[in-house]
Amino acid sequence: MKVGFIGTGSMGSLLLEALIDSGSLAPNQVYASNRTPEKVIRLQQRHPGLHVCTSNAETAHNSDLIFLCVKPLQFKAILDEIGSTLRPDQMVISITSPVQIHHLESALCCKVAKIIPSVAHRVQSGVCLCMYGSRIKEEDRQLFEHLLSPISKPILIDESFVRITSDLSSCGPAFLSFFLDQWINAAVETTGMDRGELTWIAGEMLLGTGKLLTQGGFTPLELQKRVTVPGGITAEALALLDSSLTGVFHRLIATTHGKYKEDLEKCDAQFGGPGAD
Ligand SMILES: NC(=O)C1=CN([C@@H]2O[C@H](COP(=O)(O)OP(=O)(O)OC[C@H]3O[C@@H](n4cnc5c(N)ncnc54)[C@H](OP(=O)(O)O)[C@@H]3O)[C@@H](O)[C@H]2O)C=CC1
Ligand SMILES: O=C(O)[C@@H]1CCC=N1
Repeated sequence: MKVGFIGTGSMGSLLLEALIDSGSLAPNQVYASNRTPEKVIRLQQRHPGLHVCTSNAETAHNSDLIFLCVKPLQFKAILDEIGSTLRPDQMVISITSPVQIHHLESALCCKVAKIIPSVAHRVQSGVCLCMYGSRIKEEDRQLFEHLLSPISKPILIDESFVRITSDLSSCGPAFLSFFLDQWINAAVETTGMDRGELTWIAGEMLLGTGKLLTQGGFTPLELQKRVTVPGGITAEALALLDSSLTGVFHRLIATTHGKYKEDLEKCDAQFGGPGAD
């Protein structure tokens, strides 16, 4: 199987390198292009054998699967660029939430899918949200998920829930890191303790908490109860968090969904969908 990457920025390069490092792909199976070519050349230097393509059409022409790893409003131009080189047996995969499966199917003759990956895939972790277009057959799906499985847990989701699920799986690492960063900053300022050591302690805590939720049979509420000694320290701090963060998660969801809606309307306009003039 030959796999193309159009856009090798943060997520494109992460996916590409995670798939190579996990053994899921050999470098010579990979074709990649990027607006700024130096980024692909650097990847080739790290992974000899990787094919640097000088145009997106060249990446598309040479690949069975093509990951589109660019920002939502850059999709339409790239689809226009590669559309005429694509064949019906190829598969194009979007990695961004606002571009809809119907946008891709309306613009391309090939099979289409949409995934929302996570930065956690760099360490063979995290859920990869998968959505498939109408031209994808069961065997295509199995082959595709076989490719992703060494770096992630692929799960099928309904496209209508893409935003809320990717808030957790894909934005989540940033949100939790924000929380930890603020916490560690306060700890350093208050105590003068070494930031690196505090960060390591926090990371191990996060890893263990994740394992308790995924393997240990705990719900988040049960975990809180298990840690909270009645009348103890955790209870006091949880009460502070509860009163300080009232409504924040509803506002967070309103914010991510608001930005998604804005980008979706722009994509609809570009693709001639419901939002088009
Ligand atoms: N970061 C994350 O954790 C996640 C990101 N995503 C999605 O991934 C997508 C990319 O995000 P991210 O990687 O973070 O963004 P980046 O800005 O890091 O990467 C985008 C890349 O696309 C390249 N590019 C832009 N236009 C073209 C073009 N016409 N042809 C070829 N390459 C082009 C850019 O090139 P140049 O070097 O010139 O800027 C850049 O390298 C987004 O849609 C985002 O929603 C999804 C899940 C998680
Ligand atoms: O910040 C973003 O737009 C992307 C979407 C999911 C994670 N990062």
